[in-house]
Amino acid sequence: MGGADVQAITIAVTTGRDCAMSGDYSAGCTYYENAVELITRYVRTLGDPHAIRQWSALLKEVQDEHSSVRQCDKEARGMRVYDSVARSNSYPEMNDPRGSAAYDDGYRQPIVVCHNSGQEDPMVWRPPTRGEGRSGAPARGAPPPRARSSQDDNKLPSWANNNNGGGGGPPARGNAAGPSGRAGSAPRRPTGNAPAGNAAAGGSYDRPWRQNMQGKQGAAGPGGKPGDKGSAGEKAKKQYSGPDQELAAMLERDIVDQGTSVKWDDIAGLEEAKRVLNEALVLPMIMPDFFTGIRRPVKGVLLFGPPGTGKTMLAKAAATETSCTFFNVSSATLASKYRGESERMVRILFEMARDLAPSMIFIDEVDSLCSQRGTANEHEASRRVKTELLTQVDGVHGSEKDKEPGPDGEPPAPKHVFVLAATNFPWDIDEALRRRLEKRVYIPLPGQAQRLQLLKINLRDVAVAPDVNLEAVAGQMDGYSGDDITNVCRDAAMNGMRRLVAGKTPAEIKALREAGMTGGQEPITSDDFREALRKINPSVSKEDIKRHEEWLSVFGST
Ligand SMILES: Nc1ncnc2c1ncn2[C@@H]1O[C@H](COP(=O)(O)OP(=O)(O)OP(=O)(O)O)[C@@H](O)[C@H]1O
Repeated sequence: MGGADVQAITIAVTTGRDCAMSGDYSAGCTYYENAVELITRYVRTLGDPHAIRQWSALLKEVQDEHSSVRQCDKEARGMRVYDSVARSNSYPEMNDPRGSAAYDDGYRQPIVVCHNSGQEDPMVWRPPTRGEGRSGAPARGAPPPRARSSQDDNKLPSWANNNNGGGGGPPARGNAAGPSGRAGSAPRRPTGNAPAGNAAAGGSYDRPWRQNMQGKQGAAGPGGKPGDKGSAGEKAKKQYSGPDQELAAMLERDIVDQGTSVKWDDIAGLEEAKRVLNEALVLPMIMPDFFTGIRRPVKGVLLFGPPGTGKTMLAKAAATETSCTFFNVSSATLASKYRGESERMVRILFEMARDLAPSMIFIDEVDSLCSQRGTANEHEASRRVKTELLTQVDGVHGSEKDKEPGPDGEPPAPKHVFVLAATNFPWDIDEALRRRLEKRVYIPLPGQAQRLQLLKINLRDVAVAPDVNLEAVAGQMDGYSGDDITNVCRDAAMNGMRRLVAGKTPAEIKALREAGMTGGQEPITSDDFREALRKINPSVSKEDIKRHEEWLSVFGST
């Protein structure tokens, strides 16, 4: 899953913390559980002992937080039951879901509903107590949130604490750094002018929504300062002004990726996929008048293929190249089990995308959100989300009333919203969605030429010994995915340092460092590659490839 893993972890951890901070412990627990599972899975894929140690420490921290939040949840539940029973006896009007603003949880459902009745649907959790928490107020009847205090903040990894988007994130797979690694790989939090709390409080928020991802407009995105001269600027600032401001603020925080800087050139090979995306997304934005009628742009594209082959990178590069608003949606974010919440999120997501067009909605692991309908174990809530998604994809090109006037009197241009989905399991996707994703592009394992290109991309910042024959190394990596190749390069690049510190005590290593000796300067040798290849095997099975190729021959469409 590569970068997608880290991104999903970041989303799960930050959302878990946000929920806990807003007193919504039950939802917080769910996200924490998800985070623990994702980190555990991710650690298993790591080869570098240092990274494993760092991620394991993070795992422990998240587990500890989870256990605190679970405790709060337990206590809050007990208090709510007491509270609701007391209210039903003393203040019957409070149980009128239409009557009491004080009791309004945003869903017009009295909290007592299923909790005490023993009829709670195990598949559908109670709705969150929205509106109570973003301003920092604890949930009604709940003990004060314990999950994160400013003191705790100091103990958390910098990427997790950074609410302002400018700082680092957990590393993309393939980076040598650990959890506190290089900035730029995590979903960015915008450095907009208003914190999420403003939106929650009912005000609209004002953010540099549509900014040039490459900073051509001096983007006031991650790292930039709002208000900088030449920044996104008044003209480029867009704000979503539709309903559900709070949910929109949450989506914006978790989903809108304003910091991607991947370019086509960073991606080895995949020329066909680049062509399709160019035709489906880039050209219609440059020459909208041509893409009308029978030549209307496609509604969506599906990228499918084994894991770690560059699907997420393609999405990011397409967003960079078009400077569109990039909604980077993980199914985990949308797959809320609150009754009605997922549907609403999908609806608001598309509404925001139309409002902030041109936009691209990238749905990673779309199979988990939109698997085949009508199966025996399909849940009603999940079916409704799929239906909503299909309806929204149908309407991405909007109607006449959605057309916005162009700048300086240009004729109105359609609000361009493009859906890009990715999956490692295309055969699981609902067929109605498959039909709507008109182009279905196979992202295969790299061939010899691409592997060589990938090696060169990965090694462009490190020295390689002159005796290393990269073509031969690429030849030895038949069956490796792009992600595997990145891992091999990273491991080979670590070997110089490993040799340097082998058998030395921490004090001796410190002394070496102080003497200015680092293993990182040594060029990577053939032996380093041999060693790395011995340790790292391909992650994709032949059966998986075969299955993808079969699906391609039946449903592929470029
Ligand atoms: N074609 C490529 N060019 C450059 N780097 C690549 C390519 N394919 C994979 N990589 C490397 O693999 C990593 C993972 O890629 P990416 O997340 O895009 O894969 P994915 O197909 O989306 O995986 P998943 O299906 O598991 O989400 C990237 O960060 C990059 O280092």
